Amino acid sequence: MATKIRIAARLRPNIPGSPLVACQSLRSSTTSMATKIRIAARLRPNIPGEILDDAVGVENDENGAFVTMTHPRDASQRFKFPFSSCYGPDSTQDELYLNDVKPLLDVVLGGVTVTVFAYGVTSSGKTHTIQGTKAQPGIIPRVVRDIFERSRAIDDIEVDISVSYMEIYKEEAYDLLAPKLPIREDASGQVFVAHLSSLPISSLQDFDRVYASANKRRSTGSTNLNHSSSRSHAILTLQVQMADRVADQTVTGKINLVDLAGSENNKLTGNDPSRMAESSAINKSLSVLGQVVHALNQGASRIPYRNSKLTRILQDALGGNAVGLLICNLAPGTKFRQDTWNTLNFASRTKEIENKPVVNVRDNQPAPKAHFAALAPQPHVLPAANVPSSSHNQPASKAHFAALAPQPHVLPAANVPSSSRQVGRPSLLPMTAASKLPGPSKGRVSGFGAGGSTGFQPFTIAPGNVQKKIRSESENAGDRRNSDRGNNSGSGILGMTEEEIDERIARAVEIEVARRLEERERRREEEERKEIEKQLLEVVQEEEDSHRSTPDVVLPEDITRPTTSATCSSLPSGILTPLLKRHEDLDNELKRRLAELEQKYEQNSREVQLADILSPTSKKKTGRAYVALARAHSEKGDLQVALSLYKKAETYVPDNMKLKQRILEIEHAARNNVEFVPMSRKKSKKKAKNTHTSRSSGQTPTADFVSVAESSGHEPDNRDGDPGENLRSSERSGQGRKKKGGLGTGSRSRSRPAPLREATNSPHKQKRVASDDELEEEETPPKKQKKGKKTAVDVCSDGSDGDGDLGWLPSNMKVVETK
Ligand SMILES: Nc1ncnc2c1ncn2[C@@H]1O[C@H](COP(=O)(O)OP(=O)(O)OP(=O)(O)O)[C@@H](O)[C@H]1O
Repeated sequence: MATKIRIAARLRPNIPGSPLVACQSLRSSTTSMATKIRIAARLRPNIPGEILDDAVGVENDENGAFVTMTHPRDASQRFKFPFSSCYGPDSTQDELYLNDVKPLLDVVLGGVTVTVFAYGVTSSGKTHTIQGTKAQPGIIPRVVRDIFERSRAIDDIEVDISVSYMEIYKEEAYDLLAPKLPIREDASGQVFVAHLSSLPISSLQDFDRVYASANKRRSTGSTNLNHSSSRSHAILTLQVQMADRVADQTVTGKINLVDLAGSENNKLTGNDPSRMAESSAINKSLSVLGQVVHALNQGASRIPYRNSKLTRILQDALGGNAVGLLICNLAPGTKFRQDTWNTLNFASRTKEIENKPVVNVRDNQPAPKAHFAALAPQPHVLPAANVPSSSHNQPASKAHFAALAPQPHVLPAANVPSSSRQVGRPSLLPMTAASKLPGPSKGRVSGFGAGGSTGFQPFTIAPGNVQKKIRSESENAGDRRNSDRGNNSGSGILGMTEEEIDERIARAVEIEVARRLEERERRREEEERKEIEKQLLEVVQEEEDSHRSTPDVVLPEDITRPTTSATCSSLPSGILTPLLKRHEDLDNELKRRLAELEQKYEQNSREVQLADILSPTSKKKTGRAYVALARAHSEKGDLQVALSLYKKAETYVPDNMKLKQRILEIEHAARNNVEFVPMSRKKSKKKAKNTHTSRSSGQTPTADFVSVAESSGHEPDNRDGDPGENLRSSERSGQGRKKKGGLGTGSRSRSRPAPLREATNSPHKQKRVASDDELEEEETPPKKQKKGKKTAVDVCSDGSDGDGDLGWLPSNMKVVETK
């Protein structure tokens, strides 16, 4: 029978030096008050060799703190992004630390996990901010110094501080503190690496020593943009365990300081093939980060945390139980303005994410006897940070204390890296490794708490069950051993040494733990599946109701219902617009996609969301099919249906900026009951008029920028984030847009012709003629890529392809009208 661990939460009294207000916020966090991620933006100064210009700036006034910048493709518009705090090029390490990071130490000492992550394009100053230099120490050394100082001031409480440090390099996690991790072998002969190290430290000097040698192991390399560029995401965790002997409780706070690798534009970095492979991994994980933020903002039922190690690890800080601070590092000047734009968009979206911090408290009661998990090598790498930590009387099965705690890890032999850089620094378990465990531990299993290293017990194990398993494991092993040795009694029980027995026990526990986690995960997925089904049916129902008057239209949603499959596999021709009719191949493609989709969905018995089943190419095609249908409806003036179809399309292509723009435009038109005219259509008309300007007149992008007159006097106050207002503003400003060179649309449209358009008879085959085609174009991969550049994916911070769409304007962003 399982016994549950009783967990009590207790808010400690204010400790000397910590303002009461912080404790108050802790109190509320334990009562499930959500806190939004705080965003601090920091613009670094110019570094030697960079051209000085003011494409990006910082403003701090009575209205708040803003980053201002010109639009990457339209220098006549200047935008303002409000954040919690903004630091200009002259800001000091001290300022940022005192303002934004130091106050969080109260939260850590209150038993909450805090995650601070530095985000930005390569060379924007992330490492400088997080780590700093000897002359200008960054956040890490300051946090360590102050934690020691503060902990010395706490009376009657025993404080233990420990550190762990890991990096994610090419989608593998490496322990930076342990040159040699123990390598073990399990029953099936699989080799695994146990225990990410967590070193106790007793002074700042102690830390410096450990940290300096660990940093030598961190992967860095030289690129055109940064002679010492981080090629990995580095996560340093400082854990503070405070044992209150009087109250018989231990509170554990933690701070994760994350130096992300920078998003990279391979055209600028001049990466060679090996750097490209790193770059590809970096960009991919940052792209998933963008998708996670997007999914959280959409309230999606499935957040793709599992799609990269990085997001898995940051899970707690993104919609989880930690308090989050995102430091958004910006590089100055026109050269980086596209990256800056993407970073600011990402940050604007991130600030909408809410976390529910919890205090990590446990009773110091002895653990139930049969619980071996704390000692066992745990089969999983990363903590399931979304599992709430302890709260009063919460069932132990839900207790999760370690967001980024040093976890014991296993690694199948096949995954032990063999390259020289990895010698002595084996990767921690890749996600898939769980499936290589023997027996019931196969399959997906969520991570869990810190286990042995902290003494926390993330869940209980039924003693009877476990003991039975342990006994049978031991007996089997003993039998095998006895027969091997010809009944030689050997040492210990059943011919095994004590060490071997311990190992057997640990393994059996591990298997049982994995089985239980798997079961829990299955139950969770089942619930999610039911919820999705319910939502889908509701959508179908709603749209059916709203379309009784237009019976000739068959919505693609109908494919979610098996009963309508026959109807959907062949679309009535009436649904297609004249445009689509002209392109028979598109029509057929659309039908084929819908049929395929339906088939796949039925095959999978609706076990997962449609978007989950499809390959990336299929997702794009499906998204396009929805866009085509949406367009048909929008042209008929049926905006609501068009809107819902565009939104459907968005689930398949969440990073498509033009699609987001279209949705905002239609929402705006529908809300204000005005005629919908796609902004891009207006733009393309304008463009046609202006083809003789800009480049032909010999202006460089910088010259364009310099010609801009900033007029902050015209700012519409739109800090509440009305996208319609943003659009109106940008539309108004867009009227006067000139065609820009550099990173702008012009260059992209030349390099990315939409293949669909090739079926037209238009004399302007390669030109951007139809606004709706742009949505498709966004989905179309570049036709030709230069050889050798295929491995790396240039992505933006928000997961888009970085073409500088004007379309998606982050909420809370101000548009400064110019001219
Ligand atoms: N606030 C600052 N003041 C002075 N110098 C800075 C500042 N921020 C960054 N730098 C300098 O800019 C250069 C790039 O900074 P850094 O290495 O921190 O960038 P990064 O974002 O970590 O890059 P990557 O992602 O490639 O690792 C370094 O030489 C650094 O010293």
